[in-house]
Amino acid sequence: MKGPYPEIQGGGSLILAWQIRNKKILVVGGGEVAAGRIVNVLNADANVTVISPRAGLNDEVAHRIEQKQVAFVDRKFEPSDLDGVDMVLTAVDDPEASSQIYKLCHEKRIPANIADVPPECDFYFGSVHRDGPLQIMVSTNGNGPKLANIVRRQIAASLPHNIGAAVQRVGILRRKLRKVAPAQEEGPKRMQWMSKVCEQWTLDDLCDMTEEDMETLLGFYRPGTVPSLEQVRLQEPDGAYDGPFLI
Ligand SMILES: C[C@@]1(CC(=O)O)c2cc3[nH]c(cc4nc(cc5[nH]c(cc(n2)[C@H]1CCC(=O)O)[C@@](C)(CC(=O)O)[C@@H]5CCC(=O)O)C(CC(=O)O)=C4CCC(=O)O)c(CCC(=O)O)c3CC(=O)O
Ligand SMILES: NC(=O)C1=CN([C@@H]2O[C@H](COP(=O)(O)OP(=O)(O)OC[C@H]3O[C@@H](n4cnc5c(N)ncnc54)[C@H](O)[C@@H]3O)[C@@H](O)[C@H]2O)C=CC1
Repeated sequence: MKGPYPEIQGGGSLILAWQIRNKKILVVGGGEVAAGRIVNVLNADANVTVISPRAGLNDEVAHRIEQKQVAFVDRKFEPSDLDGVDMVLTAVDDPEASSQIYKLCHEKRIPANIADVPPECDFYFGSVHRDGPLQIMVSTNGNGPKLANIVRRQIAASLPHNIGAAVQRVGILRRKLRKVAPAQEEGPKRMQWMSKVCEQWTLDDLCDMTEEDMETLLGFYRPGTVPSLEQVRLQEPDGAYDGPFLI
């Protein structure tokens, strides 16, 4: 197929879902902004160390330390803190310290977010809605962080209540499908069938889908058809089915 191709609109950010599970993340500072950063990276299963004099900790950060959700170093930042670190987030009320940390990270090619200094950020945070495995991030690319918050809440309010649960059930079904049809060459067929299930079933159907329903549904993968949830349940002898019977 020839064009039309998407028009390029420069000036944006590359929005990614960065995988930081078990990566070493250094948070410099222990105030309110640091507390927000810590929530973001812990939600992505990172291995987090906080550097700040204890006297500067806010209640939330002190709680994370007490609960051993993060490691803690009770002093100001020192350059050796960067050894072996994968990402740095600073949130300190000392612009000189911020600048020094940024320069060191830049030299060592460690990606960094320097709160309060957008030009010294390799990446910005955004306003994130989370519902189970579903995440939606809004960025205004530095123009209006509070507006990002307002847009994010508006989007969240317009979502179906069960969207996160539906995404979670689909994830289980997809992993089972990969076991039933693991071959590389099956990629196009697998993707087409999975797309059809997502299009033809309602979110409620996807949420209600039991493990037994999944096994039955996967029986339709070979012929490449997608039955309704009702049809799936009619095939199950011990019937999770409790709706009207249709032939
Ligand atoms: C560039 C960026 C770099 C980064 O921090 O990564 C940045 C920079 C700055 N923010 C400042 C101020 C505020 N930041 C917030 C809130 C958030 N800020 C976030 C991200 C970002 N902030 C990145 C751009 C993201 C984007 O543009 O979309 C959010 C989305 C995510 C998060 O921080 O986790 C989070 C909302 C999370 C949520 O609600 O879910 C509020 C509102 C509040 O606190 O309620 C205010 C006050 C009101 C206002 O200014 O809008 C100032 C000081 C300006 C000054 O001095 O006047 C600077 C520095 C500057 O602009 O120079
Ligand atoms: N998203 C953003 O970019 C935003 C940035 N800010 C800015 O971010 C900075 C931090 O804000 P808050 O958390 O509210 O400040 P805060 O005053 O509550 O916390 C500052 C923290 O930095 C620590 N600290 C200071 N010097 C340090 C050093 N050399 N090494 C290690 N820790 C050190 C202190 O102990 C304290 O825990 C401020 O400059 C603020 O203006 C504020 C709002 C939003």
